[in-house]
Amino acid sequence: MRIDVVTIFPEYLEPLNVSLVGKARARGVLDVRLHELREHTSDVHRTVDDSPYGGGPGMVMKPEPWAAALDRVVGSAGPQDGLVPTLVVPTPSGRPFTQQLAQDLAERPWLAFAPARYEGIDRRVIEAAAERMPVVEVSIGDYVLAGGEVAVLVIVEAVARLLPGVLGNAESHQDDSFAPGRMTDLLEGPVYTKPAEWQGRAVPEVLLSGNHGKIARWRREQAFARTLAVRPDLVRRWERSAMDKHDLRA
Ligand SMILES: Nc1cc(-c2cccs2)n[nH]1
Repeated sequence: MRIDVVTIFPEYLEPLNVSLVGKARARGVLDVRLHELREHTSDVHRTVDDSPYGGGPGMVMKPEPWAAALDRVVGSAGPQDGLVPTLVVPTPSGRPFTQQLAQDLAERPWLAFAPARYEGIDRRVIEAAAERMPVVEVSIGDYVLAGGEVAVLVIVEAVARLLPGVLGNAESHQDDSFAPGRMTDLLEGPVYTKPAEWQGRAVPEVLLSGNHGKIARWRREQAFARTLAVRPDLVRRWERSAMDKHDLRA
């Protein structure tokens, strides 16, 4: 997968050089390219934003630099990249970023990210881009960041770990919470490792029993209890899908 990021804060994306994504880049599984938006300005002050038409607080990102930057990205398509990237635009007003959306993005050969400062990018940039490539506006949660770079880190990590060869077998994502197709879309329950007793707290006996049937049942019960406590909405969704699956609706 190729990933391009256009940003005025390339240093914000340094984390893409370390750990899981860093290793995937070193192994050639991911090809990540950063583009400094200000290199696509044409004034001496390298201006990227201006005050909003219609008034209001803050600044809006000007269309010309973005259009030039995206032209450069699309124009640099290599034979293995696919014709155009999918443009991912982090924004509080986007569609919720979910494991399903991460899965969907992980199946695409080329993603380009357009993190903006909070007040956003001139709408005409998104409209023009949508005439030549798929555009997905994505929210990583109902809260407001100062800029989209942090959202890019979240999305890239969630997508990269789904790519073949990125996670070792030991860290499979098959049993993730929210992994589509997972037997139950429930949250993970508690996990334990050595020592068997720590500060007077013992590991649940069942996990030391070696009885895999009992362990699996205990883990399902724990996942269900945790989901009921923390995310009852997911339990209702799980019940609905179970009813549908077994055609149990009255
Ligand atoms: N979910 C979410 C995205 C954002 C921003 C994206 C770009 C600027 S602020 N805030 N919250």
